[in-house]
Amino acid sequence: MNIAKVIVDVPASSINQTFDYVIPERFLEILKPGMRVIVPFGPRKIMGYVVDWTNDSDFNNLKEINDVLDLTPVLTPELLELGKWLAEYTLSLYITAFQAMLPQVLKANYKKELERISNEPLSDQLEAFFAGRDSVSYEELENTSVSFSQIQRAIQDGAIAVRYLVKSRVTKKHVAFVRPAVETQLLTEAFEDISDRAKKQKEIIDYFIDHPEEIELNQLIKLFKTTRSTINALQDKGLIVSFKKEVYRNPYNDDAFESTTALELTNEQRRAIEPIKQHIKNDEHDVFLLHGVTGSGKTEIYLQAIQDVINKGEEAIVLVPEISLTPQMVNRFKGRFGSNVAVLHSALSYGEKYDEWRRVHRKEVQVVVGARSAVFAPFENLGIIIIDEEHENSYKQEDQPRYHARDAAIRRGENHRCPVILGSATPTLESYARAQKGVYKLAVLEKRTNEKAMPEVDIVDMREELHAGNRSMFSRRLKETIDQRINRGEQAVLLLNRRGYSTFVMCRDCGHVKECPHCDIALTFHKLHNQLKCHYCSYEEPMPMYCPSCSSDLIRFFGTGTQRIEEALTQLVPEARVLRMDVDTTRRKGSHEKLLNQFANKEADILLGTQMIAKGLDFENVTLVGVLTADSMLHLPDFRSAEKTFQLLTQVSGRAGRHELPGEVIVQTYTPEHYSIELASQYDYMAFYKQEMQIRKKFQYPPYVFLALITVSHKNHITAVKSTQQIVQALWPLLQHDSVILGPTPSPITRVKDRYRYQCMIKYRHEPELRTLINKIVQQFDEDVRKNDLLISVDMQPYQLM
Ligand SMILES: Nc1ncnc2c1ncn2[C@@H]1O[C@H](COP(=O)(O)OP(=O)(O)OP(=O)(O)O)[C@@H](O)[C@H]1O
Ligand SMILES: [Zn+2]
Ligand SMILES: [Zn+2]
Repeated sequence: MNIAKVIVDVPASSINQTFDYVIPERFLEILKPGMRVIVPFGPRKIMGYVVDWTNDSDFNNLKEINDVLDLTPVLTPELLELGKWLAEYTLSLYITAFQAMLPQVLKANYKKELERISNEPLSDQLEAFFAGRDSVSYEELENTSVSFSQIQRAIQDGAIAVRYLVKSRVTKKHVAFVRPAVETQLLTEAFEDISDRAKKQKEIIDYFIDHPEEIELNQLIKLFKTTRSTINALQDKGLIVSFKKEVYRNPYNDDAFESTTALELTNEQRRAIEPIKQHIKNDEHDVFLLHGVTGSGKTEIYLQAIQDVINKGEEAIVLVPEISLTPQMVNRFKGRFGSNVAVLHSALSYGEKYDEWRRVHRKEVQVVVGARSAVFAPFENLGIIIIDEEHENSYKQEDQPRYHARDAAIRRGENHRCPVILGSATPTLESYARAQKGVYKLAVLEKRTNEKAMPEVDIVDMREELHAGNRSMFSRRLKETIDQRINRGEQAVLLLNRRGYSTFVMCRDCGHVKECPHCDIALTFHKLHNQLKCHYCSYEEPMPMYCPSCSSDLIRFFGTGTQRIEEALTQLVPEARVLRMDVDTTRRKGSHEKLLNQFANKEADILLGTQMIAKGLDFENVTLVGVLTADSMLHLPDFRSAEKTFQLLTQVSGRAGRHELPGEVIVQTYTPEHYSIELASQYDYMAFYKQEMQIRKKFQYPPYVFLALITVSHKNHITAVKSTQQIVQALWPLLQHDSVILGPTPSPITRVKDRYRYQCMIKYRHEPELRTLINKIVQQFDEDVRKNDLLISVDMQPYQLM
């Protein structure tokens, strides 16, 4: 057992396998699978993960492991297996999957240098680049005209080499402590010996006679209003010692949370939680879909189920969408479980995140609350996994590995034989369909816990506003209601629904939107050729001058930014104090919290924001929710646009009237008759589900079929089209007769950073070999990928169809 199988940190498909290394004598005792090591790879030293052991290797002349980075494995055996599955399931590299499961600081950082290794003259450009130096940092390449292929040629010619310097970014925070160096008896004697003039020294010794335990140096200095030199003097006398100790950065002050106890459950809640408690008790796996209207007490169910898990000595993972990981949410878990909770949040610093992760790794907590990647928390006795707001798109990672947290959670739930709870007021059609088929177990909460009705939703037809001569973004009804609420000292939340890109064209007079006759998807406006295109099937037509439905010439592009709305709003209601919350105002760490606190403290009358305000917020004084443009998401070129609109409108309506004051919702739209807007205003999930399922069936979209999306990009337009074409042609004959490939079509955002993007979409019911087939075909382009800067990305569960 002295050979380790290692996955090395080289993100290339040709390297996507284990490599054998000899374990030197000195590491034999300590090395275990799941640890990170430094190994020689070609001319350089890189990081890798030990995944297995073996006695013999098929290869000769194995190299030795240089160094071991961890003392305990950072990946448990279960996570190693999960990583392997994740890579194969998402068609990613093993190394990429492992890296995705760990905090950023554990990913070794390499400094890349270009080194000149021969005296032969280089090309003029390269000579200028090296400018007499032997080695140059890789980053300098960015600001020059030296091309990547030039560098590659020089490397092939043996003139230069790339050198990697491994730097570990692990940072631990150390704090100085002091404690007595001798026994209390001796301290007492020393106390007598110290001259009375050294008053502070005497005080400190006196303190240590009563408190022989360690104390933080800074605290001691503060306590006695003294200085470092007093401490040093005592240290010189051999009476006390100072030492450094590692401490965790706890971004949350655990004492600051008001502690709560379990509430008496309502009948509905009790019925919903009972089977979950049974599964916890019996170590049984199942997926539960908890469908509960906003304010129905889903979170209380999570808390009480977790309590059972804790009592059993097991652990819990709670996933919440990034943007709803607000202080309000954290409070509810910390309030119930105190310092037994770690929070993994992307707004924490790398160091803070690493510390929270280590509290999990060392089993110092039993509960993790976090965003998507918290699903990989290194617990070994999981008793429950909860995904709150399961319909949220942020559970899908949009770069490699392109996984959905739901799939990883269910896989772990099977491994640990524990229940997985998917909670939402507006479940995805996929999940709800599975619950109807009995694949998931359904639990329903139909009432709000306070028995209050859902707020009334008022739909305002913006076409009528236009016809009445009001060209602004605010209907008369909305303006009046805002005025009224502000006068009463109440608050309003305004949602500017602006997701993705406003690429569709709409008639402002009649609300008409051009759709593809074959796909039931809004056509995308391509400015370059002034064409409307369907990015699912390639159908196209010229951009019309007049509305085909009412002949108005007010047919145009749709969309406005939050900043412009803010200006308009301040003009319209000058006395209102407005807080704007969007990506621009929340980029800085803590700014999200700050804005919410200001609003909670009533320092503003109106909170204006993008969809990030729709989630989980709970303010007593909010009695009005306004949706400025319900349509902007409805016509995205995405078959889920109606579903997303329904979800968002339902969520945002749930923000009003959660407490004593009754709430009201005003939705502005150009298409009031659209079923997703109408049914959201009636809070009728079932009717929406039925209608949307019919459309999915008719046009063959999930959950009736599965999708895979292949996107190809290249600087050269023709190369991008041709490569996509080749992929389609290679794949077609290999698919089942009821599968289809749509495309090649330009991606809705056809050019990004000077690269042309084309895509094809596979719709299928049953293709057990699809991953293998796609892998094989993509591999045929390996050379173009490596040398010719072609990019091919495969998404086996596409959500962002842009
Ligand atoms: N059994 C109960 N008795 C009394 N109050 C309760 C009970 N369960 C929950 N609540 C309270 O009801 C309110 C709404 O509950 P909660 O936030 O858990 O609902 P939710 O379904 O998670 O809502 P949302 O989906 O809108 O986030 C909270 O203030 C909560 O403290
Ligand atoms: Zn029209
Ligand atoms: Zn089409």
